[in-house]
Amino acid sequence: MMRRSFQVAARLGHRCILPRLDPAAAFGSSTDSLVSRFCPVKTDLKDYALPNASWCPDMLSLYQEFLEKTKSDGWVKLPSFQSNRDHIQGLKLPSGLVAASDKSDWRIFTRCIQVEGQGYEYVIFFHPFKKKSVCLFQPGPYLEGPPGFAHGGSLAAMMDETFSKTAYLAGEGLFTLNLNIRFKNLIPVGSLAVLNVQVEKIEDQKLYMSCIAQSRDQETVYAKSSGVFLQWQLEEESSPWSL
Ligand SMILES: CCCCCCCCCCCCCCCC(=O)SCCNC(=O)CCNC(=O)[C@H](O)C(C)(C)COP(=O)(O)OP(=O)(O)OC[C@H]1O[C@@H](n2cnc3c(N)ncnc32)[C@H](O)[C@@H]1OP(=O)(O)O
Repeated sequence: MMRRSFQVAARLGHRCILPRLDPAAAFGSSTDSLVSRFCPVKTDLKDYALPNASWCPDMLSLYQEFLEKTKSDGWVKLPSFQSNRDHIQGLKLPSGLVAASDKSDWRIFTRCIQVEGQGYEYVIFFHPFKKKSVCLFQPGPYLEGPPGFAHGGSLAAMMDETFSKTAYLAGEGLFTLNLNIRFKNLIPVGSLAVLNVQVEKIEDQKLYMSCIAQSRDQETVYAKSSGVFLQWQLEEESSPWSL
């Protein structure tokens, strides 16, 4: 894989030496250490994954249920900052994967609509030992596809984001390689969809995950998906590799 990674760097026009990924050591960060680093109990950053007036009763009550589970059942509520740059402060993408841009108002796609209740309202709970996540997702009216229902791409993005945070904490899965979705029922805008994500296996520096999006009572399955993420280490900002 390193050979092709180098090609990626070359394609991006950067002459650099990508850090060698030693499969044995490269991903030695345990899930617990990743959780303690990336899920700070205290932060000055705004956490967008907190209840607000737009949350429907189902979303609020299931949020409280999972908050209780963080006290005794090993679940962790993930913070959700405006940008992944905020999440990975002090770290950066592997050398060679740098996009020059003069933009500055960076946002994770699922945090790009910041008017409460209009876009993505969601919160992700992660279980380090079980390597699974639950995302409570309430699509707002700006995410409409069919009138009154969520756009399929908005659910795909929510699944990709839940896969991404799960993959990183479960095994430093960094980039989405594959995302396959089977849409089975429409999600009414403003209602709660519960996304259950499970890491199925970690093999050849890839994490294979599955997701089922359904109503809270599990009577309606909205969609099923699978995702493959490539393990790749973030680098310290002051990495000796960067030229
Ligand atoms: C609160 C907690 C916070 C925690 C902290 C968060 C951190 C948060 C970090 C920020 C990051 C976020 C990111 C979000 C998730 C995106 O949204 S990522 C964006 C969507 N994904 C992309 O655009 C990826 C595009 N792909 C690429 O750029 C290149 O494939 C890569 C990923 C750089 C790898 O390139 P490469 O080095 O040339 O690797 P390549 O040899 O092509 O493939 C590597 C391996 O994967 C395999 N592979 C390649 N494609 C596929 C495929 N489609 N299916 C299966 N296998 C494949 C290859 O076969 C190869 O495996 P082996 O043959 O070696 O066994």
